[in-house]
Amino acid sequence: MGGAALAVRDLVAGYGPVSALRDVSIDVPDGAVVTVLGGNGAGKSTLLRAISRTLSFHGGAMTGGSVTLDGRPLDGRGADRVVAAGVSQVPEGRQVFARMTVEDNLRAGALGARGPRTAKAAALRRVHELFPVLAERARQQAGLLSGGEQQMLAVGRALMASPRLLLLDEPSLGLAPLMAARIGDTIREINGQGTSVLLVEQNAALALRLATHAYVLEVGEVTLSGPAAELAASDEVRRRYLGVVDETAADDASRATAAHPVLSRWEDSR
Ligand SMILES: Nc1ncnc2c1ncn2[C@@H]1O[C@H](COP(=O)(O)OP(=O)(O)OP(=O)(O)O)[C@@H](O)[C@H]1O
Repeated sequence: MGGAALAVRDLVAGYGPVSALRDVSIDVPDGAVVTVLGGNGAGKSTLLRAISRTLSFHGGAMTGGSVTLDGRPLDGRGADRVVAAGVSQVPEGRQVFARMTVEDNLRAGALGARGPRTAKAAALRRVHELFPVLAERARQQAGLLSGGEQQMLAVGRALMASPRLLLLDEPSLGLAPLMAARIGDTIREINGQGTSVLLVEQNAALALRLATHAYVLEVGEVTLSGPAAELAASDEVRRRYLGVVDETAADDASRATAAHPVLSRWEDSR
């Protein structure tokens, strides 16, 4: 199973009067892992919803620009046809079907997929190889799984459609560091098997380790982009997204607190 190349050009999207994305252009080359970083409300989920054609489920719409997969337009199709074209999304907050069994959740993921029954059986084998726990817990209700296991199930469910492009919305959200790292390893493995990946993350440290190319989205616009290693070394990204303190700024701040006792009292009270 090969990957696919995604091109987003001058995308404009929003929710009624709320503008969420302005002229956003992003490329995911065939076989690559590309990440989009950004804080709360930057527009990351909106971008993925515009690609997967699920914006209307959230009361939103794409009002400009284009989205193509291997040069063919995805905009104008229904969400089910985007899945059939080879694009699967793992939504934010996992959203597994809590009352259904693990097995049935996985089956649901294969519903929109093209291809023969044997392809679905092969997809299930692949998911069980990646996440053995999903085979062990096949008959259990999905809502009883731990947060990390539910994230595995959400990724596994998306893989059941044998996507050529996987869209991941903050897969590390709410997970302990060790579990987040495991999910990261799996993303690398999935990509190693040929699937292109667009990863939206607030956890910049994890995302920049996995991706070759990265974009920073701020209030609906791309403000920085480049090779992931370059962004990881950029002062702005380090300060804003990697929690690395700028030493000069830290010095200035400590001098300011020493000179203004009110500031240090305020700091202490926080
Ligand atoms: N269903 C919705 N209806 C109205 N406005 C929305 C809706 N979903 C998102 N928005 C708004 O669109 C903008 C972008 O939100 P989006 O969820 O895409 O950001 P995000 O980067 O994914 O943030 P987060 O990490 O918090 O999910 C924000 O101003 C948000 O309030």
